[in-house]
Amino acid sequence: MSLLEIRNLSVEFDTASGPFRALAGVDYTVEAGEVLAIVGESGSGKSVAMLALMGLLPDTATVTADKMTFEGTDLRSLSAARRRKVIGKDISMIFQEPIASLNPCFTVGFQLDEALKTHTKLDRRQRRDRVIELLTAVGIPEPERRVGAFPHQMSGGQCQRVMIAIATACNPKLLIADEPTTALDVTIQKQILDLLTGLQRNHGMGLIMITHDMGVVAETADRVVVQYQGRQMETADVLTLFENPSNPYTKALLSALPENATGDRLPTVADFARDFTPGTGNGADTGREARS
Ligand SMILES: Nc1ncnc2c1ncn2[C@@H]1O[C@H](COP(=O)(O)OP(=O)(O)OP(=O)(O)O)[C@@H](O)[C@H]1O
Repeated sequence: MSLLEIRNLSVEFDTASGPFRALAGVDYTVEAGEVLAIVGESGSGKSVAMLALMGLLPDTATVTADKMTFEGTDLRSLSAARRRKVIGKDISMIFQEPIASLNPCFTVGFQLDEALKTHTKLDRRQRRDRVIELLTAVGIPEPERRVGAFPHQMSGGQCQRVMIAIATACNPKLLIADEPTTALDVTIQKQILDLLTGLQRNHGMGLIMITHDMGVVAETADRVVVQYQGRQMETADVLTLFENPSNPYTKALLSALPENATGDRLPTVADFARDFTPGTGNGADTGREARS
């Protein structure tokens, strides 16, 4: 039994200008301890898919799926609120903007303690010890002192470390990281990726890494889902994807990497659009395992 199985997930938003289909029939499978990268340009529906899973989309969204199970439990039959209760401890999510994700009015220690209070039966003293342990595990120096710090007194990288501590506080079975390094300095990005993959390995967690960065994919993923405009273009293990991409859009993404440039000018995905844009004779649906 897979940790997470989603089949034919679609999301449509009611908007002032009519219905807007943000996601059109995508599939995801995550095994325990596996890292799945979801890669695609802005607007490809990466975040919407994960918010749909977590029951965090607004009422204007209509979510449909043929299958949506976590450890065999059918999530479709649960209301969004009930789903958050059921999976709130086992699935955690971290976001792009660590400073915006933390509450500016409370110390980081308080916010970590709240997560432990909600999801564990630890008493006050045990929670205090666990908070220090978690801050140490994510590499916050002088955790006994920093526990009393407010988010604005920490750097972006430290705030993301605190977010990772909160997200992993209850030993989730699946962590969803939505572009966790995009808002950080390049020098800090690698440290945060190393921290995430280290925690993932040590705890045997499943990890879904949402990114638009093929470098992050190469560095972290076991398997990759490539999305474009709400559609799934290709699913492959990471080596196959880089060495033998089957879908024209994936090929375009890889050709646009600086290290693959051959001419004077860097190609962009738009240069290859006629190869994968629906209606131009070359299919977006040619991807291997378009329905796995
Ligand atoms: N609440 C909403 N109402 C209407 N449309 C929405 C809503 N939320 C997202 N969308 C649209 O759904 C599409 C997919 O958005 P999503 O945020 O999932 O993209 P993404 O691939 O995660 O991009 P990014 O990398 O920029 O976060 C976009 O066109 C977006 O404008």
